[in-house]
This record gives sequence, C-alpha cells and structure tokens, in this order.
Amino acid sequence: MTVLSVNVNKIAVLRNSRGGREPDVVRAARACLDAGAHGITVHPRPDARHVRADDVYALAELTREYGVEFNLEGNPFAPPRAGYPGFLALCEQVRPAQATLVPDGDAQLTSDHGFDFARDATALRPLVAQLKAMHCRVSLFADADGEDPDDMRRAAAIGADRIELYTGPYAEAHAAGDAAPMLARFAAAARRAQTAGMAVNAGHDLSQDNLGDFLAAVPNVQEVSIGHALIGEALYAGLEATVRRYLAILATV
Ligand SMILES: CC(=O)[C@@H](O)[C@H](O)COP(=O)(O)O
Ligand SMILES: NCC(=O)COP(=O)(O)O
Repeated sequence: MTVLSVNVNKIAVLRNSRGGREPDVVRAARACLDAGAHGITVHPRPDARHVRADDVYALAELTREYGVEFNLEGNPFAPPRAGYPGFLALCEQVRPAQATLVPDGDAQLTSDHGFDFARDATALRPLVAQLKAMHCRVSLFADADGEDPDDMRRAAAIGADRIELYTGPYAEAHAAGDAAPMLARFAAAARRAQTAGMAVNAGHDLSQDNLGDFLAAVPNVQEVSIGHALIGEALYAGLEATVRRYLAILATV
C-alpha cells in the first residue's frame, strides 16, 4: 500500500506571514496524524521561508511520539547559515527515518527538478553514506520525464534506498488533460528504479484530482508526500477531513 506523508511547510508559511506561533505547525501535524496520515514531511530551506530548525526539532519529537515516519527533505550542498545548520547537521540532530535529498536553490520558488545522477554522483556518494551511517533511509529526488535508460542504475550506484519521482511535470500534464504520455514515462522510470533495487516514492503538486490516476498507472509507489494542494484543500474542508480523503484515494488503488 502507498503511504501518505503530509508536508506541513505551508502551515509555516502562514505562521511566518505574521510572526508569532499561529497557525501552529505541530498542532497541524498532530491533526494529520490523528486523521490517519502515515508520516510527516518537511523541507526546511536555508532562507527559512517556511519551517525552521526549531520546527524540525519539534516535529521530530512529535513523529517519535506517534511512532511514524519523519521525512526530512533538503539540499545537502546548501551551506549552513544563521538559523539553518545545514541539511546533514539537521539529520544528525534529529535522525529522521527518511532523508530525501533535493537539488534546490534559494532562487527557486519551489523544487523544480531532480538530480543529474551522472554529474552529481561523486558529490552525493559520501553524503549518502553519512546519512546511512545515521540510520536514515536515503531517497534521491529524481526526474522521471526523461528517457535516460541508465538514470536509475546510477542513482542506485550512489547508494540510495529510494528515489522520489518529481511529479511536477505529471501534475501539469494532468491539468492540461494530457497525462497519458507522461504517466507512461513515470511508470517506466519507476520500473527502472525497482529493477535497479530501489523503492519508489513520489511527490510534488500531487492533489486529490491527480493522485488516483498516478497511482493506478505507476507501479508500487511506496510513499507520496503531499503538501501544497492538501493544505490548500484543507482551507475548505478542514485538515482532518482532507487527510481522510487522501487516505480514501490511497485505499482504492
Ligand atoms: C521535494 C518537493 O517536491 C517538496 O519538498 C516541495 O519542494 C515542497 O517544498 P516547498 O514547500 O518549499 O515548495
Ligand atoms: N516531496 C514533495 C512534498 O513534500 C510536497 O510537495 P507539494 O505537495 O507541496 O508540491
């Protein structure tokens, strides 16, 4: 079964817009877990635009309390700065069950591509080894809309346990009413990853609208991490009800 990890970055965006503590990121995460979500994801960015290091510490404690997966995402190459100790240092401090490495930059509005495994392998390999020594499962953010037959073999050779398929291009194609060719590419990428010995996660711009079609077409997705759409939909339906709707979609696949 595919599990749902709720990304609560967007709760922190609202909170930061006024300062103070509300809406409370930990309370929101607790509501998601009470509704049955299988884990919590955050993607702290060095510019502190949403979750900050203190949120990461508090969410690590919450997920330990619930006995669920904490998935920490970030760019392992971004240097530390005031208020952001660096991705590996954060992992060392909180030991997330899963560390998802993402090649993003401050100038990006959000994550918009995966790693180039041929180019980035030498730099990634020792970092992946360090994370595994911390007993983190390691997932690498990966493009799935290309057709490089060796991409996933390269990711596996870096030492990754999983890849996370970057689903932004799929979500765009789905919204344009032309998802079939993209789904075929994603299914092929998932199969290449599984043949190379890795499990497959997926995330970015997944929503109630596009999730079912994705999971019906792409084999054996272990986990989806969903934030932006889910938090937006929760403004209308409530957080717990929205999480339950996602769980119902997962249950139909
Ligand atoms: C890796 C990924 O797709 C998500 O972490 C996404 O980047 C959410 O991050 P933001 O909330 O900063 O857009
Ligand atoms: N890894 C993807 C994620 O955590 C959430 O992405 P989005 O749903 O906020 O686009």
